[in-house]
Amino acid sequence: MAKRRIPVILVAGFLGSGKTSLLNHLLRGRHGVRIGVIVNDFGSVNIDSMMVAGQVDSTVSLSNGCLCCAVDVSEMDAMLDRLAHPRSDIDVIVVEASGLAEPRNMVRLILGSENPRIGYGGLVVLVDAAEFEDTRTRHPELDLHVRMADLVVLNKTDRVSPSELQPICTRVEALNARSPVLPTAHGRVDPRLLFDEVARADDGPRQLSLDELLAESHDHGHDCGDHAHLHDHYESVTFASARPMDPRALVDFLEDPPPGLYRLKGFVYFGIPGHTLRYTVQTVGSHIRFETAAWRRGQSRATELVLIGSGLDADDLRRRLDDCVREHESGAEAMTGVHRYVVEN
Ligand SMILES: Nc1nc2c(ncn2[C@@H]2O[C@H](COP(=O)(O)OP(=O)(O)OP(=O)(O)O)[C@@H](O)[C@H]2O)c(=O)[nH]1
Repeated sequence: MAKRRIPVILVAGFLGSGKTSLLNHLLRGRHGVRIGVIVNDFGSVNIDSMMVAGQVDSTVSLSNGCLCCAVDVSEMDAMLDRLAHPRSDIDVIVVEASGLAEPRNMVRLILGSENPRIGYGGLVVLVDAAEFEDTRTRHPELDLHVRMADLVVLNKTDRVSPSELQPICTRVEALNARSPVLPTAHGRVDPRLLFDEVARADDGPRQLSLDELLAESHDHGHDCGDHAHLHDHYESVTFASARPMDPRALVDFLEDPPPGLYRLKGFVYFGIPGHTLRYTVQTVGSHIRFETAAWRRGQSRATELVLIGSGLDADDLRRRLDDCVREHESGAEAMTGVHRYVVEN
């Protein structure tokens, strides 16, 4: 009997909506499904791939460009070939799009793949319930992403009240009446929704109009210049320092971010006695979050940050972060500000 094709599920959603959280939830689940992952980082430091849980079966990462602008399907095919090789014994492949990717182009890349072992498994779009209205005002194209989804995950429901959630839910359902809308927190989606229902792609008409997508692909080829992309409006700045950071100065920076900064993520080394763990820091809009974890084997004790926004002044940002590098010995009391934002995971 021919082996079933490995479904390739695309997980998309705007910056910080919870894609990596969902992926990590899937990877930590004890469902016996072996997952291969493709991570598309925006920015030159592989923060996203480092944030993907350690027990991933196989990962391929692309950080030197946006996958949705890949010139042809061969790049995607090469990644899929690696993951779908029979030796890897992968059951499902999840592609985490960058928060600024165009899902439409990525769907096309997957559909265009000539790898006979894989099949398109559907598009999951995450929506940040707390930021939804603001982001769609700034980026009306996000409505289209919701419309295309086979499953909409309405994430971060813990950050809005039930009365706020209801109209958001109604709005999302109005944008996409054909697909389930799943309110959730921290991307904790029942994996069976993805691996079974969404993944069983070839036994009925797709909600996405494949003909339409392919026709467009024929008309425009890979051309990304025919319409604006989200990432045209955003740039990323990276910052790295091997010297420990000053917790107070960094918190001041995070609480008073420079104009245009929307997303910051990475690892921080404070190196203060009793606080030498790895601090993961993430901001989405004005929301700040730290988590602690042990340093991974081989990972250097250093700070590495990616900052994403529009109209960023890279030199000024780096100067401000350089000013957060610790000048003096500090005691544990300096960590108080950080600990206000630490979330146990
Ligand atoms: N309160 C709350 N925080 C969440 C939830 N889901 C994710 N987060 C936090 O939001 C931040 C961004 O989450 P990620 O999973 O990294 O989002 P992402 O979509 O992968 O981000 P990008 O790859 O940068 O676009 C992290 O600090 C998460 O811990 C949620 O449901 N509730």
